[in-house]
Amino acid sequence: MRIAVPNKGRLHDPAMELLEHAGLHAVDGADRKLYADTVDPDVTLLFARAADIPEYVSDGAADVGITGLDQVREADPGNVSDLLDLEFGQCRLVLAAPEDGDIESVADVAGKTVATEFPNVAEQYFEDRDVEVDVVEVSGATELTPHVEMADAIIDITSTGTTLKVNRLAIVDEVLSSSVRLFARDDVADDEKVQQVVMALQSVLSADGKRYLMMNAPEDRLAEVRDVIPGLGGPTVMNVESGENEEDGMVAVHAVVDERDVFETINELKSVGATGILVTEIERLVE
Ligand SMILES: Nc1ncnc2c1ncn2[C@@H]1O[C@H](COP(=O)(O)OP(=O)(O)OP(=O)(O)O)[C@@H](O)[C@H]1O
Ligand SMILES: O=P(O)(O)OC[C@H]1O[C@H](OP(=O)(O)OP(=O)(O)O)[C@H](O)[C@@H]1O
Ligand SMILES: [Mg+2]
Repeated sequence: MRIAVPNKGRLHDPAMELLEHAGLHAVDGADRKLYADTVDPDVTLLFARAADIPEYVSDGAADVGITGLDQVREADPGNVSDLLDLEFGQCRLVLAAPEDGDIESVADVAGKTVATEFPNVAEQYFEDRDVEVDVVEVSGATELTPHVEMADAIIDITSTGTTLKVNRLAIVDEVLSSSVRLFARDDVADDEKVQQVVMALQSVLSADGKRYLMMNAPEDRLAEVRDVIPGLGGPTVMNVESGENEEDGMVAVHAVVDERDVFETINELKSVGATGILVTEIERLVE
């Protein structure tokens, strides 16, 4: 199975990191190459531009792809579907116009020119709202076009809003809320290998923001320990077969907790007699 991954840009590193955490390390130096093998002999990576990935998956050059929803919508290949929100690359496609101009709503754009790197998404957006607009495709620096009288408004990506602000543009409307997705060609979406990859990536996302707690706790205070731990189906309690713990009436307790609860949980655990509390990161959590 082949996974298409952004070859550069802001999506490359987080995509590779996610694949690595899911156990799909690239094995032969991913730099400047078109393909890379992974530690799984059945899975190879294909590196391509973020914008080309939907097409590669649609055409069969790859089976699944990792890229922004904005790119999938723009390419709109018809034979691919979303499998998983990978929870990075969050951004919005917005309609924006000069701050000091007279465009304040979508209707105000009627009869005007809109520049964008996403002409298909833009056409669809205006068609849905019955607004007649001249959409012009540009290949970058979209935010400059209203200043050089190439366009009256733009549809472009924003996340922090800095680029819009620097160019004195104001958001008129949100066109699409995007994040990076794992998507597949429909004819392979149910294949076992594809499903295994989905599960592996899902397990990394599930582990995000979670910590694993291990401790010794007095057996006669287990009820209190359980009350303190908010975790995922409750803690795992293990009797220590031999050694000091048994003599002390202590048991080993393991639990998954939210990172943001760790501080408070540790304090409470200490107050109910837990000792030797160990907090570790979790790489994957398969539920
Ligand atoms: N400022 C941003 N914040 C969050 N995500 C973004 C931002 N800009 C782009 N993205 C997401 O990343 C995707 C790829 O953008 P990126 O800038 O990495 O590539 P690109 O500029 O299209 O690449 P190339 O250099 O190959 O033309 C976008 O389609 C979008 O989903
Ligand atoms: O709201 P902001 O945080 O300012 O981000 C928005 C900017 O980020 C992207 O550009 P990028 O940095 O990828 O440069 P590019 O034009 O070279 O793709 C996008 O095209 C916007 O210009
Ligand atoms: Mg960019």
